[in-house]
Formats: sequence, C-alpha cells, structure tokens
Amino acid sequence: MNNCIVIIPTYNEIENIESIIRAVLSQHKPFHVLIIDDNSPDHTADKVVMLQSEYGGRLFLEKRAKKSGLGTAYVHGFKWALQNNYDFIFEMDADFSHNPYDLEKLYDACHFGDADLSIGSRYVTGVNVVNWPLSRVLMSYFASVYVRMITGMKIHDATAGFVCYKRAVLEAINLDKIRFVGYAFQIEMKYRTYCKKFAISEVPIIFTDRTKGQSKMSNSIIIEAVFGVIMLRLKKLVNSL
Ligand SMILES: Nc1nc2c(ncn2[C@@H]2O[C@H](COP(=O)(O)OP(=O)(O)O[C@H]3O[C@H](CO)[C@@H](O)[C@H](O)[C@@H]3O)[C@@H](O)[C@H]2O)c(=O)[nH]1
Repeated sequence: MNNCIVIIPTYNEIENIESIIRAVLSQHKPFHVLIIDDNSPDHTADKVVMLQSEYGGRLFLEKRAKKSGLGTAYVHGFKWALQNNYDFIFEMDADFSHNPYDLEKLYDACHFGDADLSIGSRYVTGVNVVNWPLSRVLMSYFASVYVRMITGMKIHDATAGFVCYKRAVLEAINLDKIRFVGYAFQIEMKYRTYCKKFAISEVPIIFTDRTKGQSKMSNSIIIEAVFGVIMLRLKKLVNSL
C-alpha cells in the first residue's frame, strides 16, 4: 500500500500543520502527503518545506499564489496525484476534525471492500459530531437531507470532506468541469461520482471540531451550496453534467 496520497488543503494552518503531517506519516501504513497551500500569511508552507527534509519523498507541497477556495485546491491536488500515479487519493482537513487514524478504514473500504469512493461519514449511524455548535450540526445534517431529496443520492453525509477515491473515479470525472469552490465542491464530487455509477460507501467516523486555528466557513460558501445543489440536478436533467 505505497500508492496512497493524502491531499490536505491549507490556509492559515500553522498551529496544526506539523502535527497533522506527523500524525499521517508516522502510521505504519506508508501514506504520502500532498499539501496544497494558498500562500497562507501565517507561513504554513514554510513549515512544510522544513519538514520535507525529514520526510524525504513522502511529503509534497504545491503552493498557489492566493486563497482560491477548497474546491480548486483539491482539483489541483487530484490532477497532481493522477500525474504521479497514485491509486488511492484521499481528502482530509488539516485541523484534526478528521482523525488521521481513520484513513486506514477509508482505504480498507476501497481496497478490500467494493467501494470506488469511501466517505468518512458523520451521519450514517446517528450524529457523530463533537464540539460543533448546535446551529452548525443542524445546518450540516439538514444540508445532507436536502442533497438527498434533490439529487436522489442515498448518502447521509454529502458535504463530508474526509474521503478516499480510487484512481478510476478521478480519471472518469472531467476535473476541468468542476465548478464549485467551497463546501459545495464536496457535494459536486459525490454527485458526479454517483452519476458515473461508481460504488459509494459510507464509513462511520467521529468528527471533532478543531481546537486550533479557525474555520473558513462563510455566507458565500453556504449560498453556493444551497443553489449549487439545484444547479447540479438541473444540469443532470439536461444531460450536461
Ligand atoms: N488551500 C486552501 N485550503 C483551504 C481553503 N479554505 C479552507 N481550506 C482548508 O480546508 C480545510 C477545511 O476547511 P475548514 O474551514 O476548516 O472547514 P470546516 O469549516 O471545518 O468545514 C468542515 O465541514 C464542511 C461541511 O460539512 C466540510 O465540507 C469541510 O470539508 C470540513 O470537513 C482546512 O484544512 C483549511 O485550511 C482555501 O481557500 N484554500
């Protein structure tokens, strides 16, 4: 299993970056890590460069000129991962809201199970979210209900940002057509995977809110998600997805 790359987008994650990289790269499974940093003013990328001398060919950094959203950061990372011949491509946040020791569960679902996309899901067995304000839990939970109603996808955590793709999924999706930049990007990727008839499975995880640094959630991200789901459904109906 030396064909796994964990893509971590970062913007101002100086308080988390070293520990998250160490937590992934110290596991007995030989994961590789790709950080996509948007020129964070807190110099997150400098810390990555420092750690590269320690982790040799297992830690990679792509720097972009300015903050351009989580979605385009992942698209950049997906293209990089395909070019560099990785077979299992993971998404994970930098802030420990996703437990890096759950990476292996996502891998198992794709490698030993029949999933093409495995999702670290907060809502597949009740509501497994720790320390989020109730308003954020309700918004996230009902966002998934809303996505299910509009798209017909039978998944419980449509906005999850902790996933593992088999290479074939990312090869089948036209990454240049991905249009959303915020959390709607997470919905769009799952919907495009579903429309291509790949197998999606949800693996229960516990999501714990960050204790260091700040969320980049904003009103424009919420608005994009609300209208984005409807747009995706309409595009599917006219066969232009
Ligand atoms: N490069 C880059 N990284 C970004 C950007 N915006 C956010 N990130 C990075 O993306 C990760 C997630 O961003 P957060 O802002 O911490 O997300 P959250 O509010 O905790 O949102 C969580 O819930 C969402 C809704 O359920 C999820 O969609 C999301 O993935 C995440 O799990 C972090 O590593 C953060 O640094 C950006 O513009 N550029």
